[in-house]
This record gives sequence, C-alpha cells and structure tokens, in this order.
Amino acid sequence: MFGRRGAGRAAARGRPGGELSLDGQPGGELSLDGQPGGQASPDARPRGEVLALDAVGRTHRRGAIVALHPVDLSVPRGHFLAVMGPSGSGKSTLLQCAAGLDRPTSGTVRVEGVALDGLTEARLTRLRRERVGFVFQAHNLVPSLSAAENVALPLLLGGATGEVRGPALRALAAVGLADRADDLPAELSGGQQQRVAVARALVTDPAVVFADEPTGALDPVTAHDVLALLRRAVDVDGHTVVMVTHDPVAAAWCDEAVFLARGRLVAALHRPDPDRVHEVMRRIGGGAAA
Ligand SMILES: Nc1ncnc2c1ncn2[C@@H]1O[C@H](COP(=O)(O)OP(=O)(O)OP(=O)(O)O)[C@@H](O)[C@H]1O
Repeated sequence: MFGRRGAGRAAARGRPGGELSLDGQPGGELSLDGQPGGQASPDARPRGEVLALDAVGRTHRRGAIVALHPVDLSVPRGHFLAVMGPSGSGKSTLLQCAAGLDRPTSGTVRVEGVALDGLTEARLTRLRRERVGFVFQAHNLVPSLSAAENVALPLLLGGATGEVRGPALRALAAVGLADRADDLPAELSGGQQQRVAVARALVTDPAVVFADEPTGALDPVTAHDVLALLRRAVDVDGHTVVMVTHDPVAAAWCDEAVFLARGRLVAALHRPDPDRVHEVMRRIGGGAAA
C-alpha cells in the first residue's frame, strides 16, 4: 500500500437530532466539524476544502420519500473518503448530489467554493466536465473508441483546442497502460478497462473524483490494482477522491470512512481498517461484503 500523507480529515458535521459518533465508538458525542463539542459554522471549515455539503437533503415524491436527510460534509483537498452504509441508506443519492448529477431538494453543494445550486444547467455541465471526474462500477467506456480516445474524450468535450493525445497517453502511462493506448475496450480485461476509466477521470486534473463502487465488478487482485491507483492519485498527485463502496477492504485504502444509515450520516472512522468497518456496519444494521 502507498504511504499515507497527513491530509486533513473530512468533517462530518452533525446536526441537532443526529446520532453522529466519531470513530465508530458507541455513545460518541455529537460532533460538529469533526471536533467534539465544536460549533458548526461555514467559517470553521478546514482550509483547502474542495467539496462541501451544507445541509444537503434529497426527497422524492414531494417529500414522501426521504432518500437523504440534511447532511453536512467537508472534504479537504488530497483526501480519500469512503462513503459506506447498508443498501438503501442514501450513498448513491449523496454521491449524485455531491457530483452535480442530481439536484438536492435542500441545502448547498460547493465544489472549490462554487455553489452548484446557483448554476444553470449549462454551467453545471461545464463544471462537471472540467472540475469533476467519475469512475463507475461499469466503466462506461465508448466501445468504438480506443483507450487513448476514451481518455481524451473529457478534454474534447471540455472544448480542448490543442493536442489531446499527449495528455491522454500520459494519463494512460500513469495507470500502467501506455502500451495499450490503441486497443479498443473489448481488447482489454475488465481491470484494464477500469484503469482506463481511472485515467479518463483524472485526465482533466479535476478538483474531486467521485467513484461509485469502482471495484464492485472486479476480482480482489484487480480491485487491489485499481484502489492502489486511486490511492496514488491522492498521495502523489494530490487528487481528492470520494468513493462509495460496500467493501471494507476497499474502505481500508481510504483516509476516512463515513457511514450512512436511513439517509443520515451516523458514524465516521479515521483510517478505517476492515475489522472496524465491519463492526460499524454491524452496529448500524447493515452487513458488509466479506
Ligand atoms: N428516484 C427515486 N424515487 C423514489 N425513491 C428513491 C429514488 N432514488 C432513490 N430512492 C430511495 O432513496 C433511498 C436511498 O437510495 P440510494 O440509491 O441513495 O441508496 P444506496 O445506499 O445507494 O443503496 P444501494 O447500496 O442499494 O445502491 C432508497 O430508499 C431508495 O429507494
């Protein structure tokens, strides 16, 4: 595993009525800004914050279904954060709102200080293309384009006028696939395809990369490779990664894991290890993958 640098912690800021406990300890005190007994205030955010959720909530059917109760979360630059929780706890909802793929019904998401709720659809699309990277469980590569063309796609969609193959090749080299640049996705293994997806997510040098179960479809060895790449992107290149995962082993690559249950942030683990993740999952009522 790559060494971990001393990045700041993501702060899951509890709200009145919440049940947030730090480090998964039973009976943990409601924590504001990650500090026991602290006060929630926008000014108290850690410096270098790239992603902030202020009371972000999402309901459906005119409020009849609460997918996400108002959640506060602050993610500093150079942080690798896991979002965990039982099925239906609101992980994807949180990720989609944070990434600007879905509009929250309450609260504000800020990426590098830019409030997404104030943006037109066109500006939101542009911000997603330029400042946000995505890695999904299904890699979503375009089958008719080569690996290099797939990686170059975000640059072209972002209106790049210069040469895009060079940056795409460098991004592919960073994931160990320099020699497969001209292969089609179908000519690559599942793990290699996911590495291309990681290169594609990083090629624009985004403020934050959102990964939704990026290793969910991979065998443990291949999953290890992909997680190592994400870890290196954080440690070596200073990227920020927010990853939804069910897998305690995947979460152990992260600096911190936050846990959702029934649409609320209920716990956080600093430097999670699989045993502690299992224990928190057991306590909040969800099994974790073995
Ligand atoms: N479009 C929608 N309409 C109605 N309910 C929804 C909608 N999207 C999500 N929900 C509900 O919101 C809750 C949270 O869903 P979400 O997909 O965020 O959970 P999750 O933790 O990602 O689950 P999983 O791990 O199974 O993917 C669930 O109860 C879900 O049924």
